[in-house]
Amino acid sequence: MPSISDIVPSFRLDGRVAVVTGGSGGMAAVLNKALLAQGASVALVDIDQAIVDKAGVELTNWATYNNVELITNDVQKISSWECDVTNYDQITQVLDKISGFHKSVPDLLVHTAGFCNNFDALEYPPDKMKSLIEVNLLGSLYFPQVMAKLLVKASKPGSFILIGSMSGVIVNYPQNQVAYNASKAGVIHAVRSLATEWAKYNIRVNCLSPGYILTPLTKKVIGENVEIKNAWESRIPMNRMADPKEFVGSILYLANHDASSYTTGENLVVDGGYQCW
Ligand SMILES: NC(=O)c1ccc[n+]([C@@H]2O[C@H](COP(=O)([O-])OP(=O)(O)OC[C@H]3O[C@@H](n4cnc5c(N)ncnc54)[C@H](O)[C@@H]3O)[C@@H](O)[C@H]2O)c1
Ligand SMILES: OC[C@@H](O)C(O)[C@H](O)CO
Repeated sequence: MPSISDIVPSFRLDGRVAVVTGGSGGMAAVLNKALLAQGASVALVDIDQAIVDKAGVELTNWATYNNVELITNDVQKISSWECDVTNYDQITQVLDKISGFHKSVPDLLVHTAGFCNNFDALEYPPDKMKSLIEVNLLGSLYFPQVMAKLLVKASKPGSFILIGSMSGVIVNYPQNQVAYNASKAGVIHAVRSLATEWAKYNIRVNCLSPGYILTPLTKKVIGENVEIKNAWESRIPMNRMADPKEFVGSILYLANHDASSYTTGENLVVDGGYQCW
């Protein structure tokens, strides 16, 4: 007779080492806490050391307040690192350092690094298109590639979650952002390719595609213009933007090897119903 734990996954992440890129961003601020609380060690990676250190301190303070374990087997469970996800050498170096610091090859990637800019397609400055595609799309190829190489060498399974967007499957209104939308469509399809190539190494690769979340990224788009927020919400069946904590369940599902043992190459769209209209 199967036991309860044979059937119902616990969603715990004990012994896992998670790397969260964009580690000082708005989504990450909540996801970091959830991963740590579920037992994972968490390495925060972002483009600026001082800012990512600040995120690390905030995570440590939160964990202390909530009695979440900060050291396991004499190894610190939180670390913070500067790395530009468009720089292959930096990625290689930082993942080596993370493996050394946490005494284990990282096996869970939550890749949130990304940004948006808004221009009409006729006027879009080419250099701005290029830098956006480099961060959002090439970063989403470089980072998983280097991490997968380490896992394959260590014969260790992994789960990678790349953050796409509903903008990879719909076109937003009213703000124009062709490069962002194209980059996210690219991420969603790259995930399918990576999943097929790396299934034989027990590395599952999935995409989580959020709708509008209130974070620094969307605050920049809205600016002083509350009409943009109203226009967005009027097109969301649930009639509101998301809170970052509403993505924790999806992340834990895709991260946990029991819960999503047969899920790879998937694009999980969590958008309050935006796609339905
Ligand atoms: N906020 C939303 O409505 C929304 C919706 C769908 C998808 N997303 C996606 O979710 C992810 C996280 O977004 P967020 O809302 O938390 O945004 P955010 O701006 O709060 O965080 C993004 C983080 O990525 C980091 N980053 C940017 N370029 C980098 C680089 N070259 N190297 C390393 N780090 C870099 C930034 O410093 C920042 O900390 C992004 O990929 C975004 O496109 C956001
Ligand atoms: O589509 C939702 C997000 O990707 C993002 O908030 C938006 O596209 C930014 O304009």
